[in-house]
Amino acid sequence: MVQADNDTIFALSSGTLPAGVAVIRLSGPQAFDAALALAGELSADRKAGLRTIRSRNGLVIDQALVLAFAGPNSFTGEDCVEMHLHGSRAVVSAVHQELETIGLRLAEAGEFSRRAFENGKLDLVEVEGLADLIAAETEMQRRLAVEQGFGGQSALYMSWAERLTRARALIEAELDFADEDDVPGSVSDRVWTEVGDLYFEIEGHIASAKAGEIIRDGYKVVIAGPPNAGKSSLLNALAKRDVAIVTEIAGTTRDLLHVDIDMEGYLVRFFDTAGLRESEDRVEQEGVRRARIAIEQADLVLQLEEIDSDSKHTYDSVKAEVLRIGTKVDMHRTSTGYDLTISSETGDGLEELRSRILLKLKGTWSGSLVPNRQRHLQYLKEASHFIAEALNGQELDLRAESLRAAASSLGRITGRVDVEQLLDVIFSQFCIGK
Ligand SMILES: Nc1nc2c(ncn2[C@@H]2O[C@H](COP(=O)(O)OP(=O)(O)OP(=O)(O)O)[C@@H](O)[C@H]2O)c(=O)[nH]1
Ligand SMILES: [K+]
Ligand SMILES: [Mg+2]
Repeated sequence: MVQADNDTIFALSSGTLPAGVAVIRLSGPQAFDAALALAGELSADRKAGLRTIRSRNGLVIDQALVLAFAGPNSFTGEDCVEMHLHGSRAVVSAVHQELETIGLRLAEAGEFSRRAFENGKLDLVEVEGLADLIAAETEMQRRLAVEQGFGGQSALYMSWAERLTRARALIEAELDFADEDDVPGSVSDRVWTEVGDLYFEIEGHIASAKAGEIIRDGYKVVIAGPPNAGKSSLLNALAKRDVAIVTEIAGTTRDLLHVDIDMEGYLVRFFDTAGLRESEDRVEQEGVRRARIAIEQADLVLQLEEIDSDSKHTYDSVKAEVLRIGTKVDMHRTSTGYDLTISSETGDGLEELRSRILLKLKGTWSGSLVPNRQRHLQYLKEASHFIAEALNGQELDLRAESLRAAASSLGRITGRVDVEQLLDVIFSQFCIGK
């Protein structure tokens, strides 16, 4: 950061203007002085007071609720002030101008959270969780963000790092005091059993990463099939608006289109694709190429086909689950060979399709803690790798070193755990060597 960290910063912390209320937040050593200059006086710590906000020349800018939070008991850990003003552009811009004149500066993106992290108020996992909470659009995204943002996930990683460090301390004690009677050999066996248990816990956690991805980034449902199967019509029917162009001309869709739909709190992202066929048309070829990539990356493929059509299509290399759907059931008599038949024209079968998708979704996340970022996953895999190395190792000191590396990989997820510090705590509880 180019800016000095002890600057006092301010920012509009509430949403788009105009609005009923606009909240301007101040943080840093000059926060109270600046608020005093504008509001005349401050109420007691954390108590709201109605104040007239004035410019340097005494002109009234607005009336506001003003709250002061003395550090370290504030969001950033520094002295903070919130001014709840009327949410007009002119009011906010006048207050910004006053604050700049006093010597405060506009905060950079994420700077309040960064200060909270640097002052030990939030760890990295909590900062990310908070960002997800603010961005959450579906109920499940909100719940996942709460798990992550309010310390639950951090506590889990912290407890794992602690268990590893404790195991390492015991191993090292065995190394240091090999000749003494204080550390019996069976301690070592017990330690490795415990490390083995932890290994399976972490592996299980890693395996649940897909659930986190589905909640956070959405469940990817790709509508695929030959031209004119009715793919775009289905997308429009699900979205309840005309997102995609529909014509009777085969090869209408070329670009990959998507629509996000909130289904009972789950984000579902439906993709419409170009009809799969061999084509001389370069644009269509590109569309088909993109369709194939989308199919490969799908969580669920809806394989559409007009009932009784002779273009029976099979897809190679589909890793996702596939629902075979016969379309335009309004034009055909009932048929066999499909998981489901639908009509986007009459709406027949669409409710059934929705509930089939929901059924798959509801099993994905049990509400437990899951790694939901690539960053978490990377360090978790690293930790798991080092633990396996420790479990399979020969030399005791090398195995202890692998445990240290594993704990420090876990520590990097929260950015907080200092493994050596943990070791001090643990050793101080030992009576070996006294
Ligand atoms: N009767 C009837 N016609 C339908 C239905 N669904 C789609 N159609 C018609 O079928 C034709 C093709 O529909 P689209 O939705 O464009 O098909 P598509 O699979 O997206 O076609 P491409 O984008 O060309 O691959 C259009 O004329 C639609 O009106 C349906 O359920 N019933
Ligand atoms: K079409
Ligand atoms: Mg189409």
